[in-house]
Amino acid sequence: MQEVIKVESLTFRYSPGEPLIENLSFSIYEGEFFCVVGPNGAGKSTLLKLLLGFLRPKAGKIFLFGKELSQFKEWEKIGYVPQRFSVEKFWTGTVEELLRKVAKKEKVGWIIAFLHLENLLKRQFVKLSGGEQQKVLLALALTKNPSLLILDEPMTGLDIHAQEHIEHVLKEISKDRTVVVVSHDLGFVMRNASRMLCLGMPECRVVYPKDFGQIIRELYGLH
Ligand SMILES: Nc1ncnc2c1ncn2[C@@H]1O[C@H](COP(=O)(O)OP(=O)(O)OP(=O)(O)O)[C@@H](O)[C@H]1O
Repeated sequence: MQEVIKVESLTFRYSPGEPLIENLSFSIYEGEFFCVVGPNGAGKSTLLKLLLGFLRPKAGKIFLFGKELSQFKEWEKIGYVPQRFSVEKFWTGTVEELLRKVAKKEKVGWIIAFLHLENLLKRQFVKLSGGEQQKVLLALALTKNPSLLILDEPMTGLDIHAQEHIEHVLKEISKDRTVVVVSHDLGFVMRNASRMLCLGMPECRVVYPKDFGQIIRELYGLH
C-alpha cells in the first residue's frame, strides 16, 4: 500500500522551550480515513500546517506521496479545508465567482450537485452561514479532484443536519481518496476512522478502531 504521508521523528516548537510536537513518527496509507484527535492546544492544526509546508519542522522529515516535502511539487493532488474562521475575512465575491477562480465551469458541475450548492451560487461567500461556508470550502478543495483531502475540524459550528450531510459527503469522498480529518467530534471519529492519531498524550499514538474507546477515555481523562 502506498504511503501517502510519512512523518519521521518530527519535532516542532513555536518558541524556545518545550516542543509542541516531539519525535513524532507515523504513516498514512492510500485509501485511509485517518483522524487526528486530542485536547485543545495539543498541536492538531499545527501538525496539518507542517504536513502542508506552511510551517517548517525543527527536526525530522515529512514525505508526501513518497517525496520529501521540500521536493514535493504536485500540490494539485492535495485538497485542504482549513478551519472556517481563519479564512472567511479574506474572501470576497459570490460562491460562483470563487469556484470559477479556482476551476473551469465544466469541472465543478459534479461538485455543485454533490454538495447541493445550486442555491448558494449567487450569494456572497462572507454572508453565508457557517455550515454553508463549510460546504463551499469543501467544494473549493475538491475542484482539483485531489487524491488526498485534509480537513481541519470540518464539523465546527454546523447544525445536526449540516453535520450529517458533511459526514455523508466525506464518506462518499473517501471511497476513492485518502482523507485526513482533525476532529473533536469523537462520535464522527469512531464511526469513520480507519485509524486515529492521538496528540497530547505523553506518547502520541496511532490507534486502531478496537482501541478507540479506551484511548479516548485515557486521552481526555474520562472514566
Ligand atoms: N502562530 C503561533 N505562534 C505561537 N503559538 C502558536 C501559534 N499557533 C498556535 N500556537 C500554540 O500552539 C499550541 C497548539 O495549537 P494548535 O492550534 O495546533 O492546537 P489544536 O490541537 O489544533 O487546538 P484546538 O483543538 O484548540 O484547535 C497552542 O498552545 C497554541 O496557542
